Amino acid sequence: MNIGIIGAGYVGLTTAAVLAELGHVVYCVDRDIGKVERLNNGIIPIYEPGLEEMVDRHRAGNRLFFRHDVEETVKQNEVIMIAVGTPSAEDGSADLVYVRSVLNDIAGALVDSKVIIMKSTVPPGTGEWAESFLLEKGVPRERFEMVSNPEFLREGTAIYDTFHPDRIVIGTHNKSAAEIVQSLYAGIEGKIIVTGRTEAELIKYGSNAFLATKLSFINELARVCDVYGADIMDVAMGIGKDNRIGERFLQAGIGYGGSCLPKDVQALMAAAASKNEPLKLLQAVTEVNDTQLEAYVRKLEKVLGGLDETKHVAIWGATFKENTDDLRYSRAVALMEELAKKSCVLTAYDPLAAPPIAGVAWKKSALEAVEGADAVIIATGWDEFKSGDWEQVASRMKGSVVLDGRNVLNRIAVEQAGLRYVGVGRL
Ligand SMILES: NC(=O)c1ccc[n+]([C@@H]2O[C@H](COP(=O)([O-])OP(=O)(O)OC[C@H]3O[C@@H](n4cnc5c(N)ncnc54)[C@H](O)[C@@H]3O)[C@@H](O)[C@H]2O)c1
Ligand SMILES: O=c1ccn([C@@H]2O[C@H](COP(=O)(O)OP(=O)(O)O[C@H]3O[C@H](CO)[C@@H](O)[C@H](O)[C@H]3O)[C@@H](O)[C@H]2O)c(=O)[nH]1
Repeated sequence: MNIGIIGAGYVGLTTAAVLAELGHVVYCVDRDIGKVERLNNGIIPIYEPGLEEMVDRHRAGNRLFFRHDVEETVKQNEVIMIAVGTPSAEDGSADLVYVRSVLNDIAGALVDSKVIIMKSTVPPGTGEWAESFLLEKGVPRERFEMVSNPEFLREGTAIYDTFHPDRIVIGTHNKSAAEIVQSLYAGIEGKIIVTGRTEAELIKYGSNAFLATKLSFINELARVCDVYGADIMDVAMGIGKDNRIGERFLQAGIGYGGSCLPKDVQALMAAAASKNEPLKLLQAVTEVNDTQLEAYVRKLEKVLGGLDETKHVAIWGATFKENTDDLRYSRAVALMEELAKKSCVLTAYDPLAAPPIAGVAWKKSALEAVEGADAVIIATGWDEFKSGDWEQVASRMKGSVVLDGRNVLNRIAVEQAGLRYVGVGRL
């Protein structure tokens, strides 16, 4: 099938590469001309393991094309997928400005019948609204079917996730449109769920909100472990063994970040509030996440006997999680900003990113960053940090505190090097 994907971001690029791998011909469009040019020169704007190789192969095999003309792409393809950003507006609701602009372009180019797939994460009711929008623009009803097909990939494992989805959600009551969308994924094993459009939109928001809830729950429980001298790793393992709860997403840390969970929780809250249904649980989930970092800055302060300009803290990690270069809503960056406010001397290292932050000196290696430091904080769970040479770290540091902000280190290895291990919900 010929597919046009609008938006060459994480979702657009990954979906384009995977659909090309499944044998389709994919035209991926972005309004950012510079980005399209770079893509056509083989430069992938994001770091995602395995993506570059797949994109290169399918460009060379004439299965994957990058361009910037949305209208042309709409005219030439049977299926159109919208994968543009849906960032937070000031009030936390999803800002649909990019979706609206794409729909506007689509409306001007619908000369024959198309299936339009919404891959972007959008609030409940957006499919209905998009349909009305096109009708108001004068597009005849029989020219399009608007289908919700939310994306559940995680950054850092995007290709794997797309080939091994827990489920593929198709939101439409139109049987032939559902079959067309299903046929795009032929070759991928995963449970197909065909449901209503608004239900599909809410499955996406509900999933992210539940994951965020699970994380704030375990993070708050970690604080209880701290005051009772218990180890959250053991507690989480014991809780997670209950199959009704599950072991995944119970890793306590300095809070969740990224371009999705924080934004989608806010957007769901705003969508519910707009219908006079305020969501108290998600309000609490957000509050726990917003204060998690401070809780562990306080813990560090206690262990170090204060945090001020006399204290040198090294931070390992800048990205919102490992295996990505994405810094959106990174808790590691927020941590650096918090410590900078306290005037600490700050050095930092991340394998992929070095964002400019006032007061932070970026170093070329993890070991260089800890030179002369009183404490080192693991803010992102990169493998490189897990397998750190702790003897070397100890010999370079002035002090001895290792705050494992992601609970990913081998505590015994750290302590055997004479360092003092401090974790999240662990003494
Ligand atoms: N990043 C993820 O891991 C992830 C996972 C699942 C779902 N989502 C959702 O998917 C959507 C896209 O997320 P993303 O991270 O890929 O976004 P992104 O910001 O990385 O990329 C969006 C792209 O769309 C382009 N764009 C915007 N307006 C356009 C227009 N009018 N015409 C053509 N191109 C346009 C932008 O230039 C940009 O390159 C969001 O709704 C997000 O919530 C993201
Ligand atoms: O046990 C855990 C798991 C994750 N995190 C943190 O939670 C955040 C989000 O992690 P993750 O969900 O793996 O990353 P994303 O790539 O943002 O993926 C989420 O957001 C995407 C966009 O909507 C969805 O498609 C995915 O299903 C959903 O997991 C990161 O800061 C992680 O460090 C933890 O602290 N503990």
